[in-house]
Amino acid sequence: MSNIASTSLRQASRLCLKQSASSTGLLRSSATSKVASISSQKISRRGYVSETKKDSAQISVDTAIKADQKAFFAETGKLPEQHIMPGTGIPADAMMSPMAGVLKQATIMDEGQRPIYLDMQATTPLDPRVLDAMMPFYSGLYGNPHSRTHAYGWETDKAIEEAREHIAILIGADPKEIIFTSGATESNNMSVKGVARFFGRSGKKRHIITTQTEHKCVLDSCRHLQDEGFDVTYLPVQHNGLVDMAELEAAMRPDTALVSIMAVNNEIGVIQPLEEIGKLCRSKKVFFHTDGAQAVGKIPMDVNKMQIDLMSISSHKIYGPKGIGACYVRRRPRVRIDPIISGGGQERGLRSGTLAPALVVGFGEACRIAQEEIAYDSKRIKMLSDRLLEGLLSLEHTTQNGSPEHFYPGCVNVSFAYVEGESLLMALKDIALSSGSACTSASLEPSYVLRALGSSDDMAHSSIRFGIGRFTTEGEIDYVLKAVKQRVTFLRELSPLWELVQEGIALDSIEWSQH
Ligand SMILES: Cc1ncc(COP(=O)(O)O)c(C=O)c1O
Ligand code: FES
Repeated sequence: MSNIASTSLRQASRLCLKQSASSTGLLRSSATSKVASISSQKISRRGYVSETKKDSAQISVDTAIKADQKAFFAETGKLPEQHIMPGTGIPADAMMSPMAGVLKQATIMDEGQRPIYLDMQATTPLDPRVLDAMMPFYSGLYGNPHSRTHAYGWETDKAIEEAREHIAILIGADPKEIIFTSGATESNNMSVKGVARFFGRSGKKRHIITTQTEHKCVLDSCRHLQDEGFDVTYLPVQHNGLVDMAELEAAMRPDTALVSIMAVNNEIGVIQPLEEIGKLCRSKKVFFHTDGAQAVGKIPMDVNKMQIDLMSISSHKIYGPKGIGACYVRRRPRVRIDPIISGGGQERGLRSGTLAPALVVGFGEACRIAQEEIAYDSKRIKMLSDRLLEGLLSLEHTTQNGSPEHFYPGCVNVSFAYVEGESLLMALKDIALSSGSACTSASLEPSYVLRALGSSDDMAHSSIRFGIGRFTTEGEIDYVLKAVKQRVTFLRELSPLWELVQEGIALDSIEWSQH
């Protein structure tokens, strides 16, 4: 794709998304593609021609038509082989052709009134450019990428290898070190269990170090390893959420096989000192795995500079499709892992199973865009984050959770003292938010991450996570600030504790009687 095309498309898609976020806080995504247009009569209640249509149609074609076919196409206006698309009666090359007209429609998927979306750590909306890149693989380009005997296989295989390259570039790796998985959960399982089982077999390396604030899938993988007889150290973190390097070093033992510490925390956004951890691990000849689900594409990540041996990546956290991710597995010095899924030996024998080309291509495109726009996105998100934080912290008895210096600005976690987080979430129904992991679980336990930071149960219960992303607008932040201020004030006025605080009574001086 040319720079000009990509720049105008970027501007157009931003514009398009911004326009679709209505004054009521409605966020809808728009997408352009030939197949979306074909099916638009069926799926859209309200047709809409987007400003991105021309550029993105062109880009779909660029992605779909392989380089070796391009010359033939340029000369003849046809793809080398003529195929009728099953069920459509349309020749495959006509579907791929910019002249065919079927690409030149765009649809806004009208899903009705929706809250403002500020839950970017849970997932992100699909970038319309990503959907555009994926669509040909849901229609004409349906070959099994592992088929070696015909063009159907070759063309999807080629697209997969291009995607692998985009992912590798984003993290400074070699494409051969990228193993596709179903997402970061699988990559975390694969890394933690895989290294432990491979190196634990000899009986010499049966210890793993992780932290108490990891994602549940890392913690649970460690629990399973404990059942298999491995020893696990769950390191505490400091009050600001960061690992204490001296404690990490002290926890290392001659039988330590792996250190698994996440890059950016999904609840509080703190960024761990990855370079320091990598250096320490390398000096002790211990493998370093990091869960990069919330980091890759959002902060600069370089596996060589940071001496990372394994890294989990998720596509849907960076405006790519759900159900796809990758595991970076270092080749030099080589990291060995026991595969969790065995079978046909795909992905260097580390993860068997037929790859989903559409998902892989979408993930690759999401990484390519992230790489291209990381500086721009970071600047915008930081600006919105500063505005949000300043407004929220101007409310009395409000504090930010986690290190205010070392955190990803797109993840703002704030405690509103004397307000129950659950009640605040209910009062903010017009904004899609989360309190981290706590209120999403059936247990209603306060967040284990905030507890690990030493927060009291009360503070953990009164915390809300605000997730800002590529398509968040200033108008949305202003709306959120106004709504939060209004409703926190309202809820506090209902609270007897707040009344005592207003009267100047120190709550910790009160002796509460039990009834
Ligand atoms: C830090 C972290 N690790 C892992 C995951 C799981 O990722 P996936 O949904 O790709 O399995 C998430 C997402 O919830 C996450 O935030
Ligand atoms: S804030 Fe989640 S249970 Fe109270």
